[in-house]
Amino acid sequence: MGGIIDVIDLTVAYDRQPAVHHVSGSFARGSLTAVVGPNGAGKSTLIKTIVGLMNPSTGRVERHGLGRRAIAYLPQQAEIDRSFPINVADTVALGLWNEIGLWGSIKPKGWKRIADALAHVGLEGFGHHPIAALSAGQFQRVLFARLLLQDSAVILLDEPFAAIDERTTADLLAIIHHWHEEGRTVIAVLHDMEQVRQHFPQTLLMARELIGWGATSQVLTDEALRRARAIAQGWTNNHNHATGHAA
Ligand SMILES: Nc1ncnc2c1ncn2[C@@H]1O[C@H](COP(=O)(O)OP(=O)(O)OP(=O)(O)O)[C@@H](O)[C@H]1O
Repeated sequence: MGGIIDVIDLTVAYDRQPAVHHVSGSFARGSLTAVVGPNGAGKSTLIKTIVGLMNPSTGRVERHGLGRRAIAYLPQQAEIDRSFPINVADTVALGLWNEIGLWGSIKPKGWKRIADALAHVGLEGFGHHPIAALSAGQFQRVLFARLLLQDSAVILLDEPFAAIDERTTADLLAIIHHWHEEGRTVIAVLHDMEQVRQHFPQTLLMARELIGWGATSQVLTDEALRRARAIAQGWTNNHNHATGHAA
């Protein structure tokens, strides 16, 4: 199909219930794409399958030889355990893991890059703070600093602005635009349609099945959003019918 990542008739299921259903399409190299759809539409499942954290039931994801290092992934904050006693600098340092390996040590140059990345996200001097003491917005900045060090060709973000304040969102959107200008491929799961219209040229709209994938202005029509909601509701009703739960 000719993208940097191609999704080919992809179905991914939990306990035989498909969360992603026969989705096909391509992420063009250097594209900036929002993945949108109602709750339970399969967005996170699609992202995890692209990263390689979940396996397709049928179909496949073609990564064209991109190695682990080439794909960076930011999970939803809710999936990250912040009780671990680690400080900000060491968290960002994990972004160098691909370069230095498990047992390698970070050279002064590496620590300088970590400090620079923290300054870039507006957290200069925060290196020694424990991550448990940060606000949600500050922690998201730390995770973006880590992505900066990872230096990956493809960056996947799962709801990067959920429960994040406006100021932080604006700063992190600027970093996403910068990645786009550098020619990286960025894919983000988002819920705010205005934000998508303003900042994301491409949109993938799904309700387990694909509703639309292309230029945001063409995909995000009222009609398509209504269709996505109706189809998602249909899946829920079917599931409840099959399991005997009330809708
Ligand atoms: N670990 C799991 N085990 C069983 N079912 C799951 C699991 N994770 C997700 N699902 C189901 O798969 C479907 C798709 O979930 P997914 O998280 O991919 O959707 P989403 O579009 O990211 O939703 P949201 O916008 O609410 O985050 C949902 O019906 C969900 O309940």
